[in-house]
Amino acid sequence: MSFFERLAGRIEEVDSVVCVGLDPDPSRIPEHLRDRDLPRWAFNRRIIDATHSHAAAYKPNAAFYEDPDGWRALTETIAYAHGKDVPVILDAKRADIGNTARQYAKLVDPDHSHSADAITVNPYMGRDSLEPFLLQEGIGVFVLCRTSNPGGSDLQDLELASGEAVYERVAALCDLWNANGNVGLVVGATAPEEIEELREQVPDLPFLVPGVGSQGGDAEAAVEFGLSEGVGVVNSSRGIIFAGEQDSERRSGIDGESDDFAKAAGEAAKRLKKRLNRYR
Ligand SMILES: O=c1ccn([C@@H]2O[C@H](COP(=O)(O)O)[C@@H](O)[C@H]2O)c(=O)[nH]1
Repeated sequence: MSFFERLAGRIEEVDSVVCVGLDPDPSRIPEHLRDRDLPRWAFNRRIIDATHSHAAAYKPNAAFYEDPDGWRALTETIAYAHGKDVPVILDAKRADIGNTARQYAKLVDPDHSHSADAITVNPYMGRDSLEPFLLQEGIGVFVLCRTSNPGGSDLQDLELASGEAVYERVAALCDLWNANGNVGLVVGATAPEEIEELREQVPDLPFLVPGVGSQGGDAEAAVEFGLSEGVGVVNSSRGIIFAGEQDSERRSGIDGESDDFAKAAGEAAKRLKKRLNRYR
């Protein structure tokens, strides 16, 4: 089964397009978990327990795990998410010359429970740098197209001699690179006009849309244009996993010994699911 077929099944099962971002900033992990063997894993496990029934996917960002304990926390997290039947997108933004990209591509293996099912990649080095990912039929490959950060326009909006913007060229190439039906685009919710335009340009590619929640992106556009035949996901990371920080009555869950922070995350995931479902 392809990654996007699996994702479609999960979306239907939980009636949700919410992707929960697992970015466990160590400085924001509740005090009572900080002396655990692997605090990031202890944190993520509680977040997954509280959010999985609203999660179409989880998206750990590799930046929060790139140290020896971090990789252990990440692999435990991925296996646990799989135990709840939730696909995992590793936000790693990788790509390199073919010889190196072949090693990066081992980060994703749908047959291995500790390994992610999909990955984000960077198109800057061109087709050969993505080939080892594209050749794996069973995985999802989300290519950075129009990112959500303020500087996303610096290069991605530049107009080429052909009249296309760089991000439009990326989308056109991704359509060509999608021979195995495993390619999607990363398009930020902070660029709603571009999402709409891209949906028209590449109707068959599912989008991973970050930028709702903490970055203030457009949730309606994210859903209306992010999905292809109902498949695609809208990510929120800090807005869900640190939702308890906003709730003064729940501060005890963060500063004290309770797991109320996870309950707040579960409620935030449910709220986002309901909000996004209004536009599906
Ligand atoms: O264009 C992009 C690509 C990736 N991201 C990543 O998504 C999450 C967003 O986190 P929030 O806390 O919901 O803002 C994070 O891992 C980013 O690195 C993105 O935001 N924009």
